[in-house]
Amino acid sequence: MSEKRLDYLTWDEYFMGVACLSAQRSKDPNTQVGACVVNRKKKIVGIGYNGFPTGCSDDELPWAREGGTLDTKYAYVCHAELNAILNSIVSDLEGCTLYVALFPCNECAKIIIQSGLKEIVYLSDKYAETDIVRASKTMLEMAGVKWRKLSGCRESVTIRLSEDCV
Ligand SMILES: Nc1ccn([C@H]2C[C@H](O)[C@@H](COP(=O)(O)O)O2)c(=O)n1
Ligand SMILES: [Zn+2]
Repeated sequence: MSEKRLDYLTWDEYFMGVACLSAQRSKDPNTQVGACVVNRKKKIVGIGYNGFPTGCSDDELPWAREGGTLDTKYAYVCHAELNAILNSIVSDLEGCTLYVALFPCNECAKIIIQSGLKEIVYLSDKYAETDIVRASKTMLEMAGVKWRKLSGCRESVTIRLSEDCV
């Protein structure tokens, strides 16, 4: 048999798969988010996941969701989108697409817009009813950044890490 394989990943599945693999690095006990920035030539130029800033201990800062401002993760965590953009290997992200597991918040929307990204592809919009996401969509729409939910693709991708994986 020397026919071309037909069940290879689509571009969308590939880039979202990379974003989701990156999410597995997150220490957040409740929501792990990964993001992947892709340029017009379909090259990955940045990857990130949600976590505390470099040098800020995962074991000392809080992972709680509730409590005073200083006692929850929200005051400290860097979102996956921020990290993917900051981790970018190129300085100009004009026209790039962001693949991200969870729809961006308002703060990330600002960064996405200012970085020149043109499209967001996401899996979940579980916080759609919050003002944070409403504000995000207002700004993204005004700035001409498109978004689409990834659909019609395979539900899962298996990655094997054993010697006989090839
Ligand atoms: N688009 C987003 C939204 C959220 N995050 C991060 C921020 C937190 O670490 C976590 C959300 O936690 P939850 O409130 O669901 O317990 O996800 C992000 O990286 N990107
Ligand atoms: Zn955010």
